[in-house]
Parts: sequence; structure tokens; C-alpha cells
Amino acid sequence: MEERIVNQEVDSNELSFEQSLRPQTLQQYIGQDKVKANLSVFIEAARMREETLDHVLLYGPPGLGKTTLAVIIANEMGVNIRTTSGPAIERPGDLAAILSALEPGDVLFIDEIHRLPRAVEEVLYPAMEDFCLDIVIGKGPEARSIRIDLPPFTLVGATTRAGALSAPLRDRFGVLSRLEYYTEYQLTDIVMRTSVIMDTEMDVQAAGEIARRSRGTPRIANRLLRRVRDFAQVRGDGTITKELADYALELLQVDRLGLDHIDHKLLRGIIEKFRGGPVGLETIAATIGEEAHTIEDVYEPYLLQIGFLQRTPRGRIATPLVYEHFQMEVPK
Ligand SMILES: Nc1ncnc2c1ncn2[C@@H]1O[C@H](COP(=O)(O)OP(=O)(O)OP(=O)(O)O)[C@@H](O)[C@H]1O
Ligand SMILES: [Mg+2]
Repeated sequence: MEERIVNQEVDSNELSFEQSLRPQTLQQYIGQDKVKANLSVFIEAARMREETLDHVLLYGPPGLGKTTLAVIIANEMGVNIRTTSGPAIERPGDLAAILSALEPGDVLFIDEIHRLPRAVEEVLYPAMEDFCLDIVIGKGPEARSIRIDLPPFTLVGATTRAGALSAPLRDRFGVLSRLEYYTEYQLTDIVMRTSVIMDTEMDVQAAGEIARRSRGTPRIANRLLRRVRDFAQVRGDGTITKELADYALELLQVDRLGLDHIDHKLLRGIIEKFRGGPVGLETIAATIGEEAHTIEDVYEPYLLQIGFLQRTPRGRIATPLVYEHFQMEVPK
């Protein structure tokens, strides 16, 4: 994949930066008001009854705050969180080991839960439903199954692709929370909050400009802020003014809607080579030299969200908004 500032890959340096910025309570968590309102009721009710919280599935595009929310849920419940991910659990025994090491009430966070192997998923069903493990010992006619009780726990699953989850797994979550792209105002708050944590002076207009170009995504907002701060330090006096933000964002090649050179290549490709579409995903992938599933999971969601692309049974169509954005004439 080509290098892009708006991509969703996170290296170890950025990960520790992100962790330093993670809000710790629901109150510090900006936006996602519906999700927060529901969760706070469920958490309070569970605490009043002194029960574990129902299993929670968090889904939505990358970088919107799923992992952050999982940690907050554990904090608000006053319990420990144990973190793992779908691809990391290869065999049923791996999951059994994790489950039997939990303390009563713990949150087990499984990131990318849609990537759990099938055989592992089947261990999860009785664990989620009845807090127990069914283990088969021996083979053939000698085989018998024993049941092991588990401490009650809350499973928090996160996925960018709720559609890829099997129905039996999805049905075992009591709370399904879908995270939405953030508004410009919410992202402005997030950027301001981050600048305070980083001890950097910033004009609110500059924060607004970063927010507008962040594709509705806190991860991208914080990343752009960090790069803009570098420019402020080297080219300015350290303060992030609107002027400096504009200058830096221009150099970073993120346009006023947060689109970068790859989005441009993709959209222009559809317009120039396929007269605006419809054109199939595989064809687009081949034209711009990217994997089809990368386009589908990473590039497309935001372009669909802002109404630049339409998905039809015959392929993708570039809407008139794209022509407008590039100041091109819409063909008859
Ligand atoms: N509501 C929010 N308020 C403030 N900061 C947020 C919020 N949501 C996310 N962030 C920040 O954005 C960054 C990315 O969030 P997080 O890692 O939770 O996203 P994610 O949805 O788990 O992404 P992925 O799908 O890639 O795992 C974190 O540094 C976090 O601090
Ligand atoms: Mg995450």
C-alpha cells in the first residue's frame, strides 16, 4: 500500500501516542452521544444489580474509538480488561486458556472479532451464554464431553465489518453499538483536547481546519495535528495558527475534504477511464494498483459517506459531487 497520512495503519510510535490521548471515562469521550447514553444506562443498571454488563459489540469504520470505548467500559464498571484479537486466537484451546484465567466481572476485549476462526467461535457460544466451556476429551467411542464453569464476564467485541460476523455470534451480544463518523464540531473538540494534552498552543480556527480534513475520524485528526505541530515548531514559533495549519495541510496534500492523492487517483480513474461508472470494484482495483478489499474497507466508506461514490449492483458510480469537487463538467 502506498504511504498515506489518512490511512488506517498504526505503527508502534503512533500507538503509544494514541494511548496517551485515550479518554478514560464516558464523560471525557467526545461525541457518539447515542452510544454513550445507552451504555451509561446499561452500566449503571448492571452496577446497581451487582451483575456483569451484558456482552457488547462495537462496530464501525477504523479509528472511530472502539478500542478506547472498550477500555472505558471496563473503567466505568470498575473491572479489569483483558485484550486480545480474532487473528491472535488460533485454536479453541487458546481461547479456553484466556477464558479460564478471567476474574469474575472482567471485560474480555476481542478486537477484529470477525476474524476468529470458526472452531474458536464455537467455544465462545456456551461461554457467552452460560459462562461455561464444553471440552471434549478423548477420541472416537471413548470421547466424552465435560463442562467447566467460568467466572461471569463481559465480552466486548470490536469489528470494522459487522456484516462479516456470523449470525449466531452476533445474536449473542446483548448490546450492539454502531459508531458513526464524527461531526466537524466534535472533531474540533477532540483536536483542542489533544493540543492541551500535548501542551501546544492552538487557535480554535486551526483546530476547525484540521477537523474538516480528518474524514470524520479522531485517529486522523490527531495524526494531522501532530504533523501540523511539527510545522509550527520548525516554521513558526510553536503556536498553531489558522494560517500555519492551512500551509501545513497544503504541504501534507490533504485537500479541504480530507481527500489525498489516492482518493484523487481513484475518483479521477472512475471519471476519466470509465466515464463516471458504473465500474466494478475489481476493475478499479486493477487500475489504481490496490487490493479490492483495501478499497472496500479503507478508502470507500468515507467516499460513500460524503456522497462521492454510489454502490450499485453494476459497480461504483462517481456522483456529480465529484465533478464539482474537481471543477469538472458533469457529462450528459
Ligand atoms: N470520542 C473520542 N474522544 C476523544 N478521542 C477519541 C475518541 N475516539 C477516539 N479517540 C482517539 O482516537 C484514537 C483512535 O481511537 P481507537 O484506537 O479507539 O479507534 P478504533 O475504533 O479502535 O480503531 P481500529 O478500528 O483501527 O481498531 C485514539 O487515540 C483515541 O484517543
Ligand atoms: Mg481498535
